Amino acid sequence: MNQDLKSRILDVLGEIPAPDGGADVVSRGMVSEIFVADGKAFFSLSVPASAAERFESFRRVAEERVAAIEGIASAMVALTAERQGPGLSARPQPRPPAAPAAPHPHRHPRPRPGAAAAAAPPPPRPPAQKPGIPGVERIIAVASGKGGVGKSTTAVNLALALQAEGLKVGLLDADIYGPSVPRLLKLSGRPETANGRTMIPLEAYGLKAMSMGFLVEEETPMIWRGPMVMSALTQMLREVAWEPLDVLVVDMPPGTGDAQLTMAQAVPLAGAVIVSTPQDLALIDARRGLAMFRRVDVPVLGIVENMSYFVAPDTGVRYDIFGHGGARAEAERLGVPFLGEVPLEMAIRESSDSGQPVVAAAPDGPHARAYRLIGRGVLEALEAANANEGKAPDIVFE
Ligand SMILES: Nc1ncnc2c1ncn2[C@@H]1O[C@H](COP(=O)(O)OP(=O)(O)OP(=O)(O)O)[C@@H](O)[C@H]1O
Repeated sequence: MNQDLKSRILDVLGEIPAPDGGADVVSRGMVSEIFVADGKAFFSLSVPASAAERFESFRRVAEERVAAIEGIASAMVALTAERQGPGLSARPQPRPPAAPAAPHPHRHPRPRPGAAAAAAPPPPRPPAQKPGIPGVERIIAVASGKGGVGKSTTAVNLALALQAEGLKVGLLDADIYGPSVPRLLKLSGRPETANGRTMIPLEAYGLKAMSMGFLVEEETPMIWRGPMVMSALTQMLREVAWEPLDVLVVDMPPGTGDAQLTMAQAVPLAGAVIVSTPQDLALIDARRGLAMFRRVDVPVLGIVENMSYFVAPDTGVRYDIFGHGGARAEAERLGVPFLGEVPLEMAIRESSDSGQPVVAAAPDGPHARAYRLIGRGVLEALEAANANEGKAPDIVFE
């Protein structure tokens, strides 16, 4: 039965024209082993690194076409860049053009002010002292170099994991173009205002939450540009009754462009968590994210590997179909903590997409445990960053 489904999947994949004009992906041996469990299909495509962008739309089409096969309810396809020569960490990597050189990342996890490479354009400096938010102890960003890696899912579950440590936690959805927090926490409606100006955040699972999705209609085209994005973000940071919070988790917009850089500068961040999937392609983007935060002198608290491995629900056998371990190696190479790994798991997708994040829905399960470990790693990294700076007060555990 499964075998039959697999060959039908291969038939369908073989019919989709390859976007690089080459032969179909099946005959080129680009399709990984295919797993079908509970009507869900999982596999990865190993694509040439140079054609990665073009294969992204192919990936989406493949997911749609496979999900349309009778007997398949949904499909999850990941792209893997073809490895050439030695492993990822040993291979010289393309640098993002605007990133400052980090000559000894192991010895200098954070470039000190003024240590940016001479070759890089002058980094846009944050204002000398970014004003904090009264009553908010620490703000941390959850970011990713590219979209779709599970940044928002991680942000929500990390916020809940920190809450499980006894902290008062808020969640700010700064992804103004594609806010996910309303969906992830199943929240809707407009925030009330307290005194004609201060908005009262909505609340779910004990988290205070704010999102552009609460302020605009879903159909409103998100044509927010430059100053409008910034004023929306400033409003959501400063004109919201967040107080009192130990940690405000900010779900950043994906990517490492100017908009993200401006945001990273505008928010008084205590640190940033980078989410990546294990594939080489995603890691290249994650590295850009890391460089971005270093440019604005925000400590990188660590890297989370999402969709790290896959456990077949019928047999419980674990498969590293997406190249598990890439983010750990990358974190080591870059001299930042590796915060933990989260498997590719339908339960995580389904609970996220139904507004019941897995840390709240199944607090004693293995996935909640994974997020709680990540949460503890984040707190440790915050403490370490704090000790480095030697100024801000400690977070107190209850
Ligand atoms: N570990 C996981 N296992 C299975 N599905 C996951 C996992 N993490 C995230 N997903 C699913 O992947 C999809 C993308 O996740 P999410 O919205 O969190 O990503 P994102 O990086 O924030 O994306 P975007 O940049 O588009 O907002 C969602 O459907 C989510 O439920």
